This record gives sequence, C-alpha cells and structure tokens, in this order.
Amino acid sequence: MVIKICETIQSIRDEIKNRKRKDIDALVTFVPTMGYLHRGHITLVDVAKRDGQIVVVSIFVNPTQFGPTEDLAAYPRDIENDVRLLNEACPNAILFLPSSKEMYPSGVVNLSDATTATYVDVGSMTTVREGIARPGHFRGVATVVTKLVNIVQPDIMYLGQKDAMQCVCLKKCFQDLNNPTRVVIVDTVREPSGLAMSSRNSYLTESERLDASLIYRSMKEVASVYRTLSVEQLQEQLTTKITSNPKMVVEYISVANGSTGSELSPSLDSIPPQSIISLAVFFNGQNRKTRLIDVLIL
Ligand SMILES: Nc1ncnc2c1ncn2[C@@H]1O[C@H](COP(=O)(O)OP(=O)(O)OP(=O)(O)O)[C@@H](O)[C@H]1O
Ligand SMILES: CC(C)(CO)[C@@H](O)C(=O)[O-]
Ligand code: BAL
Repeated sequence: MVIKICETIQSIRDEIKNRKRKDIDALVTFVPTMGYLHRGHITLVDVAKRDGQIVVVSIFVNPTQFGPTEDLAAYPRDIENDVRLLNEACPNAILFLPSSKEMYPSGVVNLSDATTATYVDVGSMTTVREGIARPGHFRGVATVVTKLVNIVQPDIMYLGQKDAMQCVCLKKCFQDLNNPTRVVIVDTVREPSGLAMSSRNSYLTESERLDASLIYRSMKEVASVYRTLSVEQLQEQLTTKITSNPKMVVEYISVANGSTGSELSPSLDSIPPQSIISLAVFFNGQNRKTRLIDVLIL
C-alpha cells in the first residue's frame, strides 16, 4: 500500500467520502504542514494514525502567511522525500498537495486588503509578540487552515507546540467560529542537542545547529529558577545567555498566559505556572540569516 496523493479539492473530498462509505464510523484525523518533513511532523502523523482511521496530511507552502520580505521563495521543498517519509510512517494516509491556484483561484490576493479578500482574523493575535513581529502572518494562517479544514472536515487536527502562538490562534479561531474539529497539541520534538526540529533548520550548517541548541539550554536554565524572577528579569537573563553567542540576535522573548497568549506585564514579580516562554531568534549563519522560534511551558 502507498499513500494516495490528491492535488485537487474535488479529488480529496471524493477520496474521503469513498473511505467513509466503507467505514461510516471512521474518524478523520488531519495534520496540516508546509512540507520538508522531519521527525516533528512524523510524530504528529503517528498520533493522527493512533487516533483515527482516515489520516490526511496536507503539504502547502501557504503564500499568504509570509510577509513581503520573508523567505517564501527560499522555503525548503522536497516533495519526493516527503512522500517517502509518509509512505514509511502511514502508508494508507491521504496526502493533500494542492497548488496555489487550487487554494487561491483568484490569485494570491493581499489579505490585508479587505475589499478583495475573504479572510479569517483572530483579533487577539495582532497584539501577541509573534503577531507583532510578523504582521498579517496569523491572518494568513487562520485563513488557510480554515480553508483546509473546510475541505477535509476532520474530526481532529494536530498541531505542534513549537509554534505556540499558532496553537493559541487556531484554538481561538475554531472556538469563536464554532468549528467542531478538535485541536490536539503535540509536544515539541527536538534534536539530541535540544534544538527544536524545524524545516528552517536546513538553512543552518551542522555546527550552526549545534550552536543554536544554546537557545533551548538557556530557556531550560531560566525556567529552573523562574519562581525567583520577575518577567523582566527572566527576559534579561535569557537574552544575555542566548546572545553570549554573537551569531544570535534576539527578536523578542515573550512571557505569556498559557491559554490566551496575552503578554504578562514585564513588572510582574511572580510568573504563574503554565505561562509560556516563547521567543524568536535570528541566527546569522554562513548561508543566510535564519529565524528560529522555540517555546517552553513553565
Ligand atoms: N519540532 C516539532 N515538534 C512538533 N511539531 C512540530 C515541530 N516542528 C513543526 N511542527 C509542527 O508541524 C506542523 C507543520 O509545521 P511546518 O510545516 O511549518 O514545519 P516547521 O518545521 O515548523 O517549519 P518552519 O521551519 O516553517 O518553522 C505545525 O503544526 C508545527 O507546529
Ligand atoms: C498550520 C500551517 C500548515 C498553515 O499553513 C503552517 O503554519 C505550519 O506548517 O505550521
Ligand atoms: N510553522 C510556522 C510556519 C511559518 O513560519 O510560516
């Protein structure tokens, strides 16, 4: 058995309908991705396979979630290897592999132009640090995931904790729009060094990846003493540790409420358990500047 690849909305709808006809109680589980699969993605597929009978994975590098100066063109792609990994992990999966034209038939409109586009905006995401750092990003994410979920109509969708604010955004989106799909968050899968697995790690050399593992080590160090720190002290100490490697520049360090994603006040003396530390760091590597994100829940 090998995975079934569907490139059109009609063909994936038909495939899911046919499979459900054979097993009306089958649960549809869904893993949305942008491809260049790694062990983090495959872990989400493993959980989806455990929970459901019809496993759908999508690979779509969604242009509307990239800012004009971001890495849409350079984003790593290797469909052949992705298909090989999916065949190994879940040979009866359905892979939805739409073109940009299929997802955005009227062209990739500028989602900031409300007169030309229908979009999904999770209002609170414009004030979280990742939303401020990437204007329009969460609008692109919420819009494309709403479209994907309307196409696949899964019972359960799986997201990785690494993209912490994306999890907050999509949970809020589904809740506010009464979308019945259950959202399951899966722990971050890491390299042996501690570096969070990410498709963008491929921009780094092997030794740069080892250097970048300082990010997670530093997060763990400050997390072990967070009860003694104010929000501001935690941010300062973490910045100092990470930037002890001059190749790294901290874009932001957020300390936020675990369920709403809202930022805790820097002057707050005691940080509540379950708060989320999330951050973005630029690694100035020999090939290019790479933006890395990571998260730790206290
Ligand atoms: N290390 C990881 N552990 C668990 N889940 C992950 C990990 N990396 C990515 N995911 C999840 O896989 C899904 C698809 O993510 P995506 O295709 O953007 O991969 P990525 O590695 O996060 O890429 P990027 O380099 O763009 O951050 C998302 O829900 C994401 O959170
Ligand atoms: C959820 C997602 C597939 C939407 O394009 C993307 O943001 C990602 O891969 O995390
Ligand atoms: N996993 C996050 C996708 C993005 O950076 O656009």
